[in-house]
Amino acid sequence: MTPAARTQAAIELLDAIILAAREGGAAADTLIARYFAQRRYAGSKDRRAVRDLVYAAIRALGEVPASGRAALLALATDDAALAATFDGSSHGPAPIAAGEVPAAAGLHPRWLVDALAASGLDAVEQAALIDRAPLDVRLVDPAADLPDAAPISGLPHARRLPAGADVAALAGQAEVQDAGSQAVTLAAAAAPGMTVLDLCAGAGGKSLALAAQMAGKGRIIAADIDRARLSRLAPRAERAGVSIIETRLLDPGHERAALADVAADVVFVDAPCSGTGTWRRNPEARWRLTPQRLDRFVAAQRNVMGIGAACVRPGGALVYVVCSLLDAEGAAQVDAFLSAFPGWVAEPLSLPFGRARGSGLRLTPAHDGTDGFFVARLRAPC
Ligand SMILES: C[S@@+](CC[C@H](N)C(=O)[O-])C[C@H]1O[C@@H](n2cnc3c(N)ncnc32)[C@H](O)[C@@H]1O
Repeated sequence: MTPAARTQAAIELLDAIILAAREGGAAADTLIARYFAQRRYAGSKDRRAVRDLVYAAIRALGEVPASGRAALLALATDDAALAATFDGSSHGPAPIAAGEVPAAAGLHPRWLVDALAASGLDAVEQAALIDRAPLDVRLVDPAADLPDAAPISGLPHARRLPAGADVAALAGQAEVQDAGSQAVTLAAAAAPGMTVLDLCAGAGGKSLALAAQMAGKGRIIAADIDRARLSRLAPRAERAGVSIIETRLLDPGHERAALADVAADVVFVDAPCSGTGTWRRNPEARWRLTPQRLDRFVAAQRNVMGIGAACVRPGGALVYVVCSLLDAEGAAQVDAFLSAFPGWVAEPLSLPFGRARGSGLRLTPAHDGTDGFFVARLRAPC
């Protein structure tokens, strides 16, 4: 591909990503993979160059741009070589017209800049939310020797790999999992012999980490309403040699009945959330979020906390986790729970990462070098 054709490809991809952000379509990574699946002529260098352009534009623009062209024009404002690719060649974009308006540069959508600031995140913290994320894995065997892997303090199973490392080659040995994600599971203090309910188990990343804490002894009930995600858990568990996890598919609205037999020592609630703490991995997600979507997440979190609380044995614990840094989904959500559930108390947490926020802890990319998380541990009355 010529440099101009790469620019045109980035424009087309950004148009698709903008549309998906507005209409709740597929994630940018998926759209990029689909685009190149239909353009086999593009070599690996072309793909990397186009992808880099697309993500540079997404990171540079806070508000959803009017078009892919306006997004690339914004990058071209400070990049003469990129501006020169608007050359009108057969596979390239039309020349830049006099008075053509580029998209405005910015960190995040204005309402989110304000909401994050109100949640105690200054400009440095907010900028780090869209840095490039490191590649972390959780080892099945913490004594395993992975070449070029750096240990992560406080997390014996965690390693940080060089960018671009071939993780597929590590199947059965290691699972891709951010260090923050590994750290928050420690809040469960799961121990051998316990019964643990992983209520929002998804594909089971946290269930596997909990099983490692339990040294493969006890019982983990991994439940979720999403059949496709939950179905990925069993093969992962088998690859990792874990046999204490049973899955339970829940029917939305009827979760309590399906879990009526559960009186767990710990209920782990990795709740659905806006994902503001994982924007490093999918920065276009900040274009998707709206105040209405945030409200829906807050309501869903309240719902799963109530379902989870009913499954905790007297004196047991509920661990609440979100990969978001907005107080509405974290500290304020826990305050609301403690007001609504008399007798429950928040317990102090000591994790390898994080700082106190409300009744819990918060991990941030700027402070901890991890994805952003809020975690709280709540003790049920006896
Ligand atoms: C943040 S994800 C969980 C990720 C997962 N724990 C992991 O480590 O990969 C949130 C999950 O909550 C699930 N969920 C949403 N509402 C639920 C409900 N009412 N009951 C159970 N799971 C629910 C979603 O399907 C989604 O898989």
